[in-house]
Amino acid sequence: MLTSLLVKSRPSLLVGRSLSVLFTNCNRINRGVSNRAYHDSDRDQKNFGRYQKNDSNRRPGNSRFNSRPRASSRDDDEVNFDKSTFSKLIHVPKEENSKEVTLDTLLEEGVLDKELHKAIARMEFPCLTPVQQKTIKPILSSEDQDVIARAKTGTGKTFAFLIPIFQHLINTKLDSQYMVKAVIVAPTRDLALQIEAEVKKIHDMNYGLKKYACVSLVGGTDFRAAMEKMNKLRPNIVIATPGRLIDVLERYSNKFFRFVDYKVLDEADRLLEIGFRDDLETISGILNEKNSKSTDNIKTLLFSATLDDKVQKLANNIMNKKECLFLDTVDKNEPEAHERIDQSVVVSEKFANSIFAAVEHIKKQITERDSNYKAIIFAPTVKFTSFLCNILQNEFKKNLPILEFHGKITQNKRTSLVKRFKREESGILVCTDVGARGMDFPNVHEVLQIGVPSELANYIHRIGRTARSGKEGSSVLFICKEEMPFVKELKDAKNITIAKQETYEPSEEIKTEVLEAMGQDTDDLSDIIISLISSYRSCIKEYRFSERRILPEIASSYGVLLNDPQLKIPVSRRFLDKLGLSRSPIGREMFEIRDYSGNRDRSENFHDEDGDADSGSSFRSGNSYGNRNRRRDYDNDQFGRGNNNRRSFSRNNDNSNYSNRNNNRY
Ligand SMILES: Nc1ncnc2c1ncn2[C@@H]1O[C@H](COP(=O)(O)OP(=O)(O)OP(=O)(O)O)[C@@H](O)[C@H]1O
Repeated sequence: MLTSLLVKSRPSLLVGRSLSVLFTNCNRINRGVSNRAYHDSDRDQKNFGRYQKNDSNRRPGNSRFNSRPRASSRDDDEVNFDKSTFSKLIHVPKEENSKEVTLDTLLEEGVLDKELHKAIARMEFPCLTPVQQKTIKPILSSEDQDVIARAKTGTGKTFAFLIPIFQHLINTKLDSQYMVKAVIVAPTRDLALQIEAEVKKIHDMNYGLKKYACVSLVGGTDFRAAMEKMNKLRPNIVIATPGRLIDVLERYSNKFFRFVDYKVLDEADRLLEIGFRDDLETISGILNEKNSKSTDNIKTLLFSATLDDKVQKLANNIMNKKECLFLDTVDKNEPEAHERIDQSVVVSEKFANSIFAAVEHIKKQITERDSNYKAIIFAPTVKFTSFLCNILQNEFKKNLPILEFHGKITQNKRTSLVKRFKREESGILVCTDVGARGMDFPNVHEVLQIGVPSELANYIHRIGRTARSGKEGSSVLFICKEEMPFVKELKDAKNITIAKQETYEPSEEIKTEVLEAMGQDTDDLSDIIISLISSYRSCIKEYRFSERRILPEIASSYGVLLNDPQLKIPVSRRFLDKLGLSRSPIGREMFEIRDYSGNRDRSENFHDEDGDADSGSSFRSGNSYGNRNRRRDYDNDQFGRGNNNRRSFSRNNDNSNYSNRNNNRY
């Protein structure tokens, strides 16, 4: 039988290939830990300084950009928090019996222009969603207030900020016609491009609104082409990912960005996390400095499904106004997860069994549903996503399309597969957390998850890819018993109870079937499992896992998937040393030491994939990587290099310097 042949030949096959992979992955594991607690980037502080120095338009002494102290440490708990900042927050809670706001009432009250009313009415939504009802008017009317808005996934937050932005453009159409007046920032390229498509929907509903042009500035696309578009269209709206936006701002802020009135952070809690927050502060600083009216002219709008009033302290450095309205459509004690999602969890003894459980589940869905089956399945790392996709393709591609989606796929391909999956009635999207937030794929029946997400809030965002726009949906989380603390953490920190729980034990038949479906991917198995170990190592604290139990459990997947539970991941002693595990019982439990002396050169001074030399010490100290390796856009930002090389970009190292934690996971 194929499986047993593979099993017998596997260790020897793996040894040669594994060495390079393992040395690479040694760095990954190291980084996995340290990047969770990293500090301000030296490089960014230099950029920040450079901007100040070169900026001829800088108005000394009047700027939040210059005057705000930058926190030296970026742990969430350690944010510099001036108590007075909270006093400016005005919480407007969810009201049960509030008067309905309709497009017509907004027109009658003079809030909306008739051309914009016409465009939105043509979309034929039955009514405005609660967040749209609650935000449109205050965003437009409150001169001296920033706005935070919280609403559950799939409830139309995008139009909740696009409608007032269009209205503002109409209101100010005679001023600075060819300048950017609204900047929308999103954490992933795909989300930025999706928001751009939503703007185009408004254009298409009323051609008269096309004069309010929009350009997206996202990594992985041709920089020069984007700037040509900026010159040609002279847009009023720019939608961007942080890294690319900073690049553009550093060179063209005077030309396009002196008249910005609004900036929007979609998925604001994500953009205000470590890894993005500095970028957002830099963006905000440049926009404020360049603003022709005043350095506090720009109104900031923060939108997300997962926000609390603490976000305001994180956003304090980028909010300009004296007051901040927190427009809430979720009750204080209500879980942020959408109530229409039927959630369940399937618990296995072994981590690897979750793969068998998911395959069995999909099989059942395909056979039991007489109509289409459209699902998204999330996985913890890029390599595991590819591995899983391969299994699912071998199992199900004759039934329905199986699409692979993560940050290592070229942007062109990503864009076309997003378009395709939006259109498909049936299919499975296999993805990392790059697809967790904001992506609007219509009519997804189910969200499946193998293992835990990259951050707790992403559980809510992942499952929120179903039950959107008034539809029903369900979600299944496949985990092993060592991952159960995650479920408790969801309850404790997010008030989410997964009511349906079942246990799972695979049959010999399904095991054999899946192991055969793995096909050639078994060659990469050690690499894949090490990527998982790295990913889990980085979230031990956040999810209250037991390191002693969770890591060996993940490592044991190697043996389970090779159908020999005794097999351990083969590594060199040097590799284990670098992990700081050569004397640890966990190390011995997870790995088998092999002699790789023939490849000594390679291990003497190895570099990881991203070109950073690894001292090998950070695994133990857990704090030495963040500074240099923070990345800008958490998906794979590449700055369209093929066409950009004529001049050296200040940030053209971004692609090689991003954090390995995110590199692995998105
Ligand atoms: N008033 C409305 N009525 C019904 N559907 C709407 C309405 N407004 C927007 N939609 C649709 O709802 C879907 C979800 O909208 P959107 O992507 O803006 O949700 P979201 O709240 O931003 O979700 P997420 O939190 O996942 O980002 C989209 O397909 C959008 O066209």
